[in-house]
Amino acid sequence: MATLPTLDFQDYVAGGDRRASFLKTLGETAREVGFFYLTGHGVPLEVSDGLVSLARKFFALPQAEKEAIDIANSPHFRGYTRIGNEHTRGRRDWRQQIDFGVDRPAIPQDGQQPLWTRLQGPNQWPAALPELEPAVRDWQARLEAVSVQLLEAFALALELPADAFSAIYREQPNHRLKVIHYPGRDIAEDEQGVGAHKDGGFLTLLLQDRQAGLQVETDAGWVTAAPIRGSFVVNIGELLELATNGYLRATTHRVVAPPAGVDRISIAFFFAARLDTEIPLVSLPAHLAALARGPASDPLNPMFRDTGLNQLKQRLRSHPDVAQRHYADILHQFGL
Ligand SMILES: O=C(O)CCC(=O)C(=O)O
Ligand SMILES: [Fe+2]
Repeated sequence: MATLPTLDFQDYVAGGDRRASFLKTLGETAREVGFFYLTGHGVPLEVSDGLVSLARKFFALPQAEKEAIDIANSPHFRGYTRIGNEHTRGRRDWRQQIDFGVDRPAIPQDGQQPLWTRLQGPNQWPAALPELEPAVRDWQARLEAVSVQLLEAFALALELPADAFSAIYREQPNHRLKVIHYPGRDIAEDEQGVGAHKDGGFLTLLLQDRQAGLQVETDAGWVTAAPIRGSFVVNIGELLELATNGYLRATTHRVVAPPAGVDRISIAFFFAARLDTEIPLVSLPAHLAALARGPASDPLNPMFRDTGLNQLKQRLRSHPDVAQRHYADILHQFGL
């Protein structure tokens, strides 16, 4: 396979035969590859171009302005991570990024609350780029809506009711957004933009600027998911894989650093589960259940059924500085 399949969401919206054929391809693609391009998602090009251009402005700010919203300030893992300060499987990733989440008040802690409650809290917004906050909020709302519709489509593709997964997002959907900059290889010490990994949530919707770098592991080897203007790259996370007993596939992917003198922006929206639930197991119809491969979570990073604890563990592993500063009391519980 030289490239990933493309699905046009307008086929789903149209209903009838077009919807039926969309759902058939969606089911097959998600089972075989776990990755595809989505067009026709309804997010206008001006909106995505606007966000990419704000991202470029942010990363071009003086380092001190960026570090004013350092992620280490935030027990909720929100804010700026400088180049080389995030880790995948213990190795440095050569990228800088800002992490945003759902903006909710922090939950006061007296040691009685479940651990995941420490993840809830406000975002950090850069004072030097006030336009970023409304643009990010708008993006979060749009991508949340697309994600919910896509999950309904996944449920239908699995011959389940459209709301089969809704317990994990209804009323309080949860997501993370990473605005990412990969410097060229003249700055990066390594070709690891981000190391090989699977995403932990339900679905990831990725916007790329014009520079390639994302690679997807398939049966035929690593395939480059070059940017296609107007599309998102969608992939399945480990939660959806587990929820479907491995029928849907969470596929390993990585990013190679751009060549010297070139950089790359990507904006990854991770649609996750509510923090206060457990990973559900849906009952597939027998003919689909027969094709499910069983749970396939990463043996180096096993999942908890409790979705909040799972997300906390992933964040602690990725951000050792936040972990040391705000979670030193509980790191031993995660083997860290
Ligand atoms: O930047 C990209 O293209 C993908 C990033 C990614 O896979 C991730 O952050 O999980
Ligand atoms: Fe990823």
